[in-house]
Amino acid sequence: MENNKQMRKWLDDMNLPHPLVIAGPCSAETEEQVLKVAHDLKDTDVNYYRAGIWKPRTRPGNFEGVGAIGLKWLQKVKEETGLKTATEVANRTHVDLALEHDVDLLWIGARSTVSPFIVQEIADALKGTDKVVLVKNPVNPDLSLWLGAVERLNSANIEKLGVIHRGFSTYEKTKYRNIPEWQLVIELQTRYPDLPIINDPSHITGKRNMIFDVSQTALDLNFDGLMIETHCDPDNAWSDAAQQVTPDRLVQIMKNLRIRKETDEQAEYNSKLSNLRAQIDVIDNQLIEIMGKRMKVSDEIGALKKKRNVAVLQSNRWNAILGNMILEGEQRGLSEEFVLKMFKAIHQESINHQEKIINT
Ligand SMILES: O=C(O)C(=O)C[C@]1(C(=O)O)C=C[C@@H](O)C=C1
Repeated sequence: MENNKQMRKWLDDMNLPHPLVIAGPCSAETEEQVLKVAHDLKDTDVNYYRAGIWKPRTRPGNFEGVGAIGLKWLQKVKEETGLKTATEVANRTHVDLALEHDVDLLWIGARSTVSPFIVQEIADALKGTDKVVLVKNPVNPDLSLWLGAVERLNSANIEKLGVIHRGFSTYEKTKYRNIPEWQLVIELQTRYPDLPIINDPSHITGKRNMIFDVSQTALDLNFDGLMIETHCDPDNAWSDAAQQVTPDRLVQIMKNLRIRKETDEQAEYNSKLSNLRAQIDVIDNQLIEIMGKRMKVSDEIGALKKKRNVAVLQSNRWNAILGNMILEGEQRGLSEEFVLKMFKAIHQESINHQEKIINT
């Protein structure tokens, strides 16, 4: 699949003065709840009203969604408020029912994106549709799998496509429910700059008090929109209570977010930017040169070790280097996370160099 300008046509055609906003409850619970939230969101920035109809739950026994009856409530939402509607589909039956009830935007959830069989079934069921179809990232940070799903839909002649970034599962507990791995989405944007990308801070954070910050980071990274779970009584929601916000809070979040433009034509800005970018180019070249030098020294160590039949990995020395560099980095305003990542990559490259020498 090649990037092309057509990819973002459906979004550009909406001519929005703000990022695309998809909001509504995690799950449709009752007709009253669905309609109440929709009326509260009617005259806000919200473009699509979302509600989960079928809920994929980690463990059995939890609320698994109201099912097809909820689609009737979504139809009522459209009639009464004019809001377009959106829901998650996970198989052919869901797709058929959603289309029957004229849902305007369908998304494939993270647990479905991991399965090419499911994605293909959904793509076949949606073949040629003019509805908007968005693909959430798979639960594991696998860019090819994510893009593979988009490609399947693209091959089924679905033109109004996009992706939703909802973060990735980890074994270790972090402050996020699903870690954002921003680097991965930056790579996606580099490869497909015209593929609309929506951020889902509700699932990334799992906590309503972190939603603003993640939304702002997403907008700073040129995301095209936000999907934020919104409920009239979040604490008593039947699913994902901790991460839902009230309609009032959503309006506040949208008001406080700083929306940045992609670029600016002003001459002074551009001349200063070119100057600073020239400095970055020089420094980047120095970095490459210095890395090359470091690897040459490592090659010499490799040759020495070969002669004396000594192992490549020297954990004590390596730990000492890491400890020193974290301290040095701190003094220069570099985070421990960055220093660790950078030096682990350098160490690996150094080991690869020595492996080549020691084994030839
Ligand atoms: O000091 C060594 O023995 C090296 O081989 C150098 C080096 C490094 O690149 O800094 C590489 C591998 C070892 O695990 C430790 C350190």
